[in-house]
Amino acid sequence: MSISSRLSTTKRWNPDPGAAATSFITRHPSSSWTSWARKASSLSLSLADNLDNDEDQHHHQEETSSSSPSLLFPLNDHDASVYYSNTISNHGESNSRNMFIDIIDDDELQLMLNDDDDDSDNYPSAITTVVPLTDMEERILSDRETRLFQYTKDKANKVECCILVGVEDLSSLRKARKESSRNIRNNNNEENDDGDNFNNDNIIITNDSSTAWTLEESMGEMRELIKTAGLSLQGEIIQRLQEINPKTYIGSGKVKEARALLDDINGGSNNNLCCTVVFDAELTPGQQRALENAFNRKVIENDFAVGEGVDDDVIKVVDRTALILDIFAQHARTREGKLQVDLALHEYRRTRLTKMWTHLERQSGAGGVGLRGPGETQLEVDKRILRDRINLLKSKIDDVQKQRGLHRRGRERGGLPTLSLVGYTNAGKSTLLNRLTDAGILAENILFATVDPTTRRVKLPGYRTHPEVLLTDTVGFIQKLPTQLVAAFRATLEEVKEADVLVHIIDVSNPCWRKQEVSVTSVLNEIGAGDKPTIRVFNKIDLLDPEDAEILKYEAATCPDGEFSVGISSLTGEGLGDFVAVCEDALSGLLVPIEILLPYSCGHEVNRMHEVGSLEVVDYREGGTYVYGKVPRSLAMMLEEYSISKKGSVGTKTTRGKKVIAPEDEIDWAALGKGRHDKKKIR
Ligand SMILES: Nc1nc2c(ncn2[C@@H]2O[C@H](COP(=O)(O)OP(=O)(O)OP(=O)(O)O)[C@@H](O)[C@H]2O)c(=O)[nH]1
Ligand SMILES: [Mg+2]
Repeated sequence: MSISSRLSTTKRWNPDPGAAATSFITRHPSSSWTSWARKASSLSLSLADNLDNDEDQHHHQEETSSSSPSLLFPLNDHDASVYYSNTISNHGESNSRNMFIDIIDDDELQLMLNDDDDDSDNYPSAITTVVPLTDMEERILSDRETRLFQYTKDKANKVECCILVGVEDLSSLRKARKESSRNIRNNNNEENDDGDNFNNDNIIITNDSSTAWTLEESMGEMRELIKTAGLSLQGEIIQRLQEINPKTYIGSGKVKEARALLDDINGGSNNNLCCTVVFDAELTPGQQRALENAFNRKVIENDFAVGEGVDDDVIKVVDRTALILDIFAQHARTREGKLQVDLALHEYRRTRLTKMWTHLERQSGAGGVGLRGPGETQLEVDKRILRDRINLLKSKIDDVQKQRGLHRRGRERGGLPTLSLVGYTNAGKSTLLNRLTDAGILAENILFATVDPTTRRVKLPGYRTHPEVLLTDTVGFIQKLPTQLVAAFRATLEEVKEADVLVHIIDVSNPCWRKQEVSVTSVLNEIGAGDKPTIRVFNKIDLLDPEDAEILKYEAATCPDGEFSVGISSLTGEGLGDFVAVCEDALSGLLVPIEILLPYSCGHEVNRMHEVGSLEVVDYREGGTYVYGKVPRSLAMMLEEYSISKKGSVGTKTTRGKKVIAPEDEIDWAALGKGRHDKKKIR
């Protein structure tokens, strides 16, 4: 089948039939990206020629055809998509056709043609026009990409310099303090009502763990983020405001001060200009734009001051979300990780698109009677392309998620319980997994070193009930985690949701650890994993004053019944024995009920059940040994063939960490103990 015959011809209105559609190419962090992009672009151009020739054979001579180069979007290091738009004008009627190209690797480009009949669900619908872009506009777009990804290495090893701006919003701080003291009062009242005041430490904990971060704490974290992103911090500006300025976030005086600081820094250096202003805040697109206009001391109609000779010293504004997305983009290693980061990136861009195209926005209604009216503006086209891209990314992530689901079910069938390491970024999750296994995961003193989840089978010494478990290391959390990331990392966070027990690693050497703990707990609640059995692991106790370390270990050891906590050092190995014991306590809640009749030849299995389970009835009967009690899921699965309770009770899914037995499988344990159990269930 020829390409043109497979190519769909959509009957969309093209507002300007004579105009040749053009393209832009986005930049990508990978150095080989540009060559891929060129290749894809030239391929689509030559394809366009072929299509035109092909098309000529099918259409009348009067028909004019104008084909466009492609519109290219990077998907990740390996994939890209190319939108190709071809406009054919036939006696005033115009059609446009599109195709979609996946770059498989350096040499191979795979064409996916947008075919309405076949694959319309998988591939984006046709785009009709792409407004011709000038060189300058191409640079505007590339610059936007540059802002989201970190390209400093590409730019002749130049280090991107920045200043940091932080604001303390006094009114919300007051509100948070009020809220926190109200909670403390309520807690105290409750404790007094109970007459149980045994845990005075708790009062201190509540007091300390007010969720409001002070400006200095938040700025400290931003400094770490800036360092991790590869930026060089040259100066800082802070402002305490009664109310945030809705237009520029900071006051106009501070905008001038920031610009003066940049001038000062740049005056003394002629090498690396400092042109990035990082805000410790989530800025609205409007604020970002207004700030850029103000910093560049002119109205930048096109969102960016890009023009001849000035693009190098244009001042960019980067908010906290963009900075975190940038770090994620740099650290994602797996296909899944990259897809998820890309999705978050696109979602971030979507809200910023509105202002991006205002200069190009045009309504094409000059077609005479009947044809007048709004055509598709560039903004609309661009929004649609982005929406299509987001849908595509989501569907790719869904595929990965399905695969992940299959793996998980495979693991479930293996019967091993899963422990998921969760915690604030840089708490020591990967270090602990590396310590317990030889996972070889990057564990570094940087934020978000791990973006992709890793699961390892771990044999923990001294385990009685569950000698083997699965341990999963995953992405760390941070306060005010960008919502785009939570949504995009659904597949990864699913691992956390599906775990049997959460191991919450807390870096107690960080002065803000209690606030970090609150932040993690709130993300866990947000993703629906808040009520899972959780082990609090006070990590890095080797960095504490020995006395403080002892107090903390005591606090861990005396935690209320049903709660689990322990103090360790993943680096030195201190406390790992206690860690294993606490895991055992938490996992004993995962024993599954079993009711079996074992042949007398299986004496070894009975001993094993005594060893690792909790057995209520062991009765030597005519047909064999009748055992009734609870054992680890892996053992229950091994003995499933001897089960005399209804099939399927083993490995039943857990809810809130407890085994749930379907109503028809419910067993009256007390009755059975007295020999009055429903006889029908016992073969
Ligand atoms: N002194 C000390 N350092 C530790 C300990 N545990 C981890 N670290 C250090 O803390 C830093 C971060 O450790 P990681 O294991 O990468 O932390 P993580 O929680 O996996 O971090 P992300 O992947 O960024 O979420 C590394 O430099 C570790 O060497 C500990 O018990 N004591
Ligand atoms: Mg890690």
